[in-house]
Amino acid sequence: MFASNNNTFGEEPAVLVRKACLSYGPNAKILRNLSLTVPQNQIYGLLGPSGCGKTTLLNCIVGRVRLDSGSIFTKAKTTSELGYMPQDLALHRELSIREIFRFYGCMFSMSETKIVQRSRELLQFLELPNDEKVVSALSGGQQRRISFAVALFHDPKLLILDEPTVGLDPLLSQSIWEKLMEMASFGKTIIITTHYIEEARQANMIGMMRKGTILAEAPPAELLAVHNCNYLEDVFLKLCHIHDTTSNPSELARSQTEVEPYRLQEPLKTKEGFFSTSFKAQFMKNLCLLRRNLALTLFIVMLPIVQVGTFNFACGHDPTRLPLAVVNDEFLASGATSCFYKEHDACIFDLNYTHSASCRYLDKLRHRQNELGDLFKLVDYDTLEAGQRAVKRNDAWGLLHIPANFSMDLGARLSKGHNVEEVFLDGSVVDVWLDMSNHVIGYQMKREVVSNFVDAVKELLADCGVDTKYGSIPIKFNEAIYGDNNMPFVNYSSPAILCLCAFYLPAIYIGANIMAEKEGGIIERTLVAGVKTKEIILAHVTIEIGFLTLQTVSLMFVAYVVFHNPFVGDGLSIALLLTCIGINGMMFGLLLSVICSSQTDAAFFGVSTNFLLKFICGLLWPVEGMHGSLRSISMFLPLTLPVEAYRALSIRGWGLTNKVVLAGFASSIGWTLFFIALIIIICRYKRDVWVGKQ
Ligand SMILES: Nc1ncnc2c1ncn2[C@@H]1O[C@H](COP(=O)(O)OP(=O)(O)OP(=O)(O)O)[C@@H](O)[C@H]1O
Repeated sequence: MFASNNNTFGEEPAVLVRKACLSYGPNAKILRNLSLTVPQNQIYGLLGPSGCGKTTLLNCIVGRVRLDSGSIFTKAKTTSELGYMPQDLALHRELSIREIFRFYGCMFSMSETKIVQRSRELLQFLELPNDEKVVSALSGGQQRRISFAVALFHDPKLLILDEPTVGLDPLLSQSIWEKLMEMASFGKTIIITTHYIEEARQANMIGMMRKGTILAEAPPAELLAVHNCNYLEDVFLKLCHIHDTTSNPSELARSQTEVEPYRLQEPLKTKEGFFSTSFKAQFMKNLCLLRRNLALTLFIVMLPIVQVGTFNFACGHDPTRLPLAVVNDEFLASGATSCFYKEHDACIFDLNYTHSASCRYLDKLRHRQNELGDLFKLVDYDTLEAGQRAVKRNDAWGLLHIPANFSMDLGARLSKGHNVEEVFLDGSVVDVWLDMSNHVIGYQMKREVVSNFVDAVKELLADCGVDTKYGSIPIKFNEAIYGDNNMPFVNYSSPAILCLCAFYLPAIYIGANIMAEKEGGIIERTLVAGVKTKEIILAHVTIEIGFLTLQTVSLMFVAYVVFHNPFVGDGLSIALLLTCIGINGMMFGLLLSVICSSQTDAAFFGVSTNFLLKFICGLLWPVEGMHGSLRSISMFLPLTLPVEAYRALSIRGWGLTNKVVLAGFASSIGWTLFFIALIIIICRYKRDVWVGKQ
């Protein structure tokens, strides 16, 4: 079961800590001049109340936290000589026992046969169920035993167990202690923390810890004898009392032999080479998780399609079926029963021409359509007051009032030119009242009311045999150089949405995955097992590159094949730009996972930057419409120039050598390098980069 390690470390102690000091800020001294000695092949019980610094001390011993001063020495020289069971479960709950064992076995470069053999031994030794079972389907006690098994899996010489019995029933705790004693008899050295003081009687050596210092360190029997107590709890209380009353607490450590500080511990050696088995283990584990979380995987694949699809369905099209109130005094005054006209029936210049002009104009508005249907729903009112009331009640978005002699006066206006009398000028004016509370609807109304009027006048002139140019506003819009003269807003905003999706989807994927592992203590555990940070990151990035490719293809497919967004450029350049934006997003997600200590923090950060980028990167509104100072800031944000480059590539058809396009690529690559530099600096200098908040 366990390889016998008798005297593997020689006669020296297995772990020595001397004058260890550590604080998390000026008022948070956690370890105060702490010294301890762990003999070989023994169980060392580290006892102390909650918050006294036990976990912090263990983190220092396993090399995850650096001391401010003092020294630590362990006989374990490589990560494979050390087994660590953290206080929290720190396992992927979605994986099966077999997958977890394979993951850790592979990390420790164990062969397939060895992994199978070791799994079988540990399942039996720890009385664990069938290894097909998923961790989340196990009881709390079984989950703790899996965590214990993981610490033992590579048969290390030194085992560090942080509260393995917490929350377990007494029978289970006892069975774990029995296993520990059996292992010590095989030559393992075990450090175990607990705040159940009495259970530690079974340890060979006890260190009683309080407020970051060791009060006493000796075998349990000796502690009981020296302090003349029957229970270790009484010894601890006695020591606490002396600790509170004495001026020099270090004098308390009576049985602790003062020795000269050892040389500083060298970091534990990890496996050499970049693409080691740890990378493979991480990669395979990530694939396993994707398979296990099939719903989430499908969600990730479908998200770009759903987002761009819903955007194209929902946004940017001209609003339709807008109620428009009409008071047509010309029609009402004529006493006619319906407003009708016959094309080419008469000329508006004729004196007997009656209400045809207003009917023709209103008919144009009534039948004005876009791809979603009629733009307006005309509602007739008898009086101006009734029509205005309808607008005030929001029963209509606007009111058109056509005066009683409109056709005749318009005919006079058109035929007499600059000689026309004032009365005809006034009588041919259509009064309009709009509800401008909605910018988009209000401006659409304005535009349509005017353009349809011009079209109606042109028809009326044609009936009189007059050149329709006479009725046009003397401005001619030629075919647009880029885009389309009637391009809907959706075509302006679609590139922005594509870039936003390309940036945030990888950020969410990578950020959420790493944060989940960080918060669950899994990254800490794997780092202790010797995996390098870059291997963890690279394994996630490799999977995300696959998603990124899928995402780029699906974004472009939905936007251009399904919704026919304008596209005159070269697809490869656009795909390249989206990939650059995606990689930038990935690095942003990674940065969030490095600077945030909980998923909630990361979510807040991610959502708020999303809003910020939407507002000031020219995604919803052109940068040209921003306040001057904001405009210059906007240019330096991660999405402004790439979105402009995207528009230039897709709508203007410019190539990769164009300076707007180059600026977009340069901005994206520059931000990516900046994020990478920040990640490297933070990883190097921040103490608890991979410690998550629970
Ligand atoms: N990253 C950190 N930043 C600031 N303070 C911290 C950090 N980690 C731990 N501490 C503080 O250090 C003190 C010791 O924590 P530690 O987890 O080592 O105690 P412990 O003895 O293991 O407690 P328990 O038995 O409850 O696990 C606590 O007051 C804790 O709040």
